[in-house]
Amino acid sequence: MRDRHPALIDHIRAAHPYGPTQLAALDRLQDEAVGAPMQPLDAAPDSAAWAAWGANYFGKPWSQAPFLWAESYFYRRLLDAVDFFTQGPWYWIDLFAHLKTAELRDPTLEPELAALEHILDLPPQKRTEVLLLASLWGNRADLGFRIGVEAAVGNHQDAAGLIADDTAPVLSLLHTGPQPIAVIADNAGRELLADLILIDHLLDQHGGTTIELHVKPAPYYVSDATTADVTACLRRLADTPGASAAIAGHLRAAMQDGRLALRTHWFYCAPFSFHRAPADLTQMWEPAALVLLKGDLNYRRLVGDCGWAPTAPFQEAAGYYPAPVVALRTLKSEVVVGIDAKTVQDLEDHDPAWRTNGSRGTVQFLARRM
Ligand SMILES: O=P(O)(O)OC[C@@]1(O)O[C@H](CO)[C@@H](O)[C@@H]1O
Repeated sequence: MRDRHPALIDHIRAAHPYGPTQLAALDRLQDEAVGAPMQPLDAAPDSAAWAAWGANYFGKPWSQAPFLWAESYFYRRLLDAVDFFTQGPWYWIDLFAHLKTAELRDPTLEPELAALEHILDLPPQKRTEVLLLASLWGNRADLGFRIGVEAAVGNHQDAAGLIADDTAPVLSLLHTGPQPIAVIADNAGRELLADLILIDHLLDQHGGTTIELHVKPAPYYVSDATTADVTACLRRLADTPGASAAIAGHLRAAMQDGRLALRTHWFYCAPFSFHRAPADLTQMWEPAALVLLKGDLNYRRLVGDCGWAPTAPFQEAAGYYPAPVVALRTLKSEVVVGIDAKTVQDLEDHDPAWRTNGSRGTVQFLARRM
């Protein structure tokens, strides 16, 4: 937070032609980010909620609030500073849109999308595995994580990088037949493209499958996916002729006939773990035969952003979750569970930053509670 948040404010200032009001608000937030006491939200529809959530933290340094709480509040304050929710010229202008767009315009994407033809040649079960892992490693493409830090992302996109691997039970569940699935998205851009390609395959594999894709209700953690980002990704897929464009067409058709539906909920931008999810959100998760939970932040929310021993069982940390769940995550923050003791020791010996450098991944699965 000390390094990343000031760097992000500088970046946002430079990227947009804001006027004196927004610049002054960004300056105030910058002062807070480097040590001034945390201030409450200005008048906004959700300021009463934040006033209650933050009663113990306002007036104190940001470092005294829990990390998840403080990060979430920082992104809410950024939206406030740039008048995102204020009627006027900056209303609902995504301050991170240029970063997400740049990722979709990256010329290296074109050959990757063109190579999709080869994936379609794989037998269906192998294709599920390849696309599931592509969706996992897509989580490395995280813009918030890169801003302000040098992520030592090594070349671990292989079996050695996967330090907990429940792929087998997930694949057998996915191959049982048509079922309702939920995907709780993380980042836009490359990661969301990989998620959409997986979604297309799952819909195609068993007619009758339905998928709900959950996105953030507003810009968050720089690159988190919103509805606008799903639209942008569908356009990007459609721009590359062949398999990629065909996938875009299938997904649009699935949205039109209701097999694929977008969902969102205010709680996805709230500063809490999923233990506190409100009933109308848990009711969206419960019918799913499998929830694919993407990314580092959703993982922190699933297990609780706290000091678990890395060897603590995944079941102990996530057993409360109301549906079968697979967490597909690359490690960018300290919280992790379900890693065997020998692997932890090896990682500590050979790569002490393994929990935060984004180079390791986990596929962790929990079946439905009995
Ligand atoms: O949820 P994502 O996009 O995978 O990662 C988000 C995230 O890793 O960015 C920061 C980097 O440490 C963390 O605070 C946060 O968990």
